[in-house]
Amino acid sequence: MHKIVLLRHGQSLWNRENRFTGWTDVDLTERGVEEARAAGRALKAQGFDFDLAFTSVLKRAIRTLWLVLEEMDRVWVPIHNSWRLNERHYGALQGLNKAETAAKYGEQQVFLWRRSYDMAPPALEPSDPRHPGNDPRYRALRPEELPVTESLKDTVARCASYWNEAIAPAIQAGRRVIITAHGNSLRALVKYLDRLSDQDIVGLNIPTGIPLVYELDQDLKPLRHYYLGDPETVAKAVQAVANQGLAR
Ligand SMILES: O=C(O)[C@@H](CO)OP(=O)(O)O
Repeated sequence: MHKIVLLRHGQSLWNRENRFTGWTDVDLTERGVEEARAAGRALKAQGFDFDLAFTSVLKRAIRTLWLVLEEMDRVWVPIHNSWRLNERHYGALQGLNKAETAAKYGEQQVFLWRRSYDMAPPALEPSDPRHPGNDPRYRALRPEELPVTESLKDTVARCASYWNEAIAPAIQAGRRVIITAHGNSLRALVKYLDRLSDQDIVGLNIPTGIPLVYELDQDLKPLRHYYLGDPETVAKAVQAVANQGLAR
């Protein structure tokens, strides 16, 4: 049996401001830093240990991983960074406040943009300064790999290919793995691992900073999963994520 840990980054500045974030590289808030440290302490207290870590190229997930490893006295654990674990690209919505967007376009439209499986938000214009082609960290990507918007389906495709090429072989070689990533890149992985239907993934929300443990069989088929946290606190945090798209 293999055990892996999925962890969404701690609260970011734009989580606090309730803005669509996507590939925008915002940092953690003080609360986010504390969430990450608490996750590290909880993992250590529960006897978890890691040989290898995977994360995105966005600092909220990277810093969360650093803080976890620091709390576990494991800063030497090798880290693989990949853009394929980045948050879903939120296109032209990036930067907009979710509640204001719901007030303007309707809660249903925002719900579809946030949670429908195959609908992508409006794309960034090629001339937009936020285009990933302007960002040095994506220099090695082929132009057709650079998203200007993504549906969750698009995110699943890149996360699943990274899982198959990089993460799954490491787990099968016996490495104990932690993945720190983002709300929607983790939803994408969960959909892929649990073979959730396009309908079932719509209702799934992942809270910040609470380790999600997956137990996998020899073929990496999930046996069970659970959050490392008090169930009531987890349920409230999940509901709070769902509610971010309400007009208020
Ligand atoms: O804004 C985003 O990039 C994501 C994660 O914070 O938000 P949502 O939960 O709305 O998909």
